[in-house]
Amino acid sequence: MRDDHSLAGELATEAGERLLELRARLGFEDGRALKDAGDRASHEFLMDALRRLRPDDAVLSEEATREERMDPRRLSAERVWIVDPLDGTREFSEQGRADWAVHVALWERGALTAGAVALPAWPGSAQGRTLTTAAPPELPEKVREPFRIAVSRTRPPEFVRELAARLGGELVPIGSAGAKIAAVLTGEVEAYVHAGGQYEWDSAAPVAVAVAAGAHASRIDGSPLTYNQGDPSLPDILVSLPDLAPTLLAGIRDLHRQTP
Ligand SMILES: Nc1ncnc2c1ncn2[C@@H]1O[C@H](COP(=O)(O)O)[C@@H](OP(=O)(O)O)[C@H]1O
Ligand SMILES: [Mg+2]
Repeated sequence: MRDDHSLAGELATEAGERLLELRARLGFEDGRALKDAGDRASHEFLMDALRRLRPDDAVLSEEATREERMDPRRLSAERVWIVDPLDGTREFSEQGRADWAVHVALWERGALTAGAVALPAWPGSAQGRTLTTAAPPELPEKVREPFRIAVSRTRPPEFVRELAARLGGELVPIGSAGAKIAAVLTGEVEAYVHAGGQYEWDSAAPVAVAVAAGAHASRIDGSPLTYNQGDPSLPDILVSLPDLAPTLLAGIRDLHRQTP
């Protein structure tokens, strides 16, 4: 039987390949139809595969129905796959954009233990790139100056602009939580800060890989990110190179002290 790290990587990669094919087949004329088809096809592929390959495990997927997501069996399960079949759905529907991802994570008895983020349209490669806990990426050794903070393209939190201005950082808008955390792990930016709303599936897989790589990942007040909760809302997050985390956490604390 495949180990969980490899399985996460293989499933995310294959879901991503299928999404690339779908994008090529449907084209970009009807963005809504492309987004809906992508969400649905990727969800069904991942659910079928997990049902077949890990029949005893529970699954929490963004694209499941509300009843499925609220199924209390998930809360007493020892193993729960937390998946976002298509993160950065908006960017997936925009021609030429590579900032969208497939997230597959495994939560076991209180902690994330495996995960993979597929970036199927990764620039310069025909088959994309998948970051996994099986072989976590090597983090840049030094924090670049000025440091860069990835933010949502469409919903950048107001305080992050102020945080960057105070600390002398730059903002880099990128779509998809998975693509932003991947950008931290591969050295395109040094941090990702978000607040104002998000769910467990948006961050579980990229956080699993980030932690395996040695990056910092927490809520913006420094408290731990906790997964497989009854309410899957996980509205804010900070992921950064480890050496930058104390500066960012102190900066956020100072800002919030002044503007509670
Ligand atoms: N304020 C908010 N409320 C709910 N979800 C949010 C949010 N801001 C971002 N997200 C979710 O986080 C993911 C990354 O967002 P962004 O690209 O803006 O950074 C997206 O996931 P999906 O694309 O899977 O819906 C998006 O829906
Ligand atoms: Mg998402």
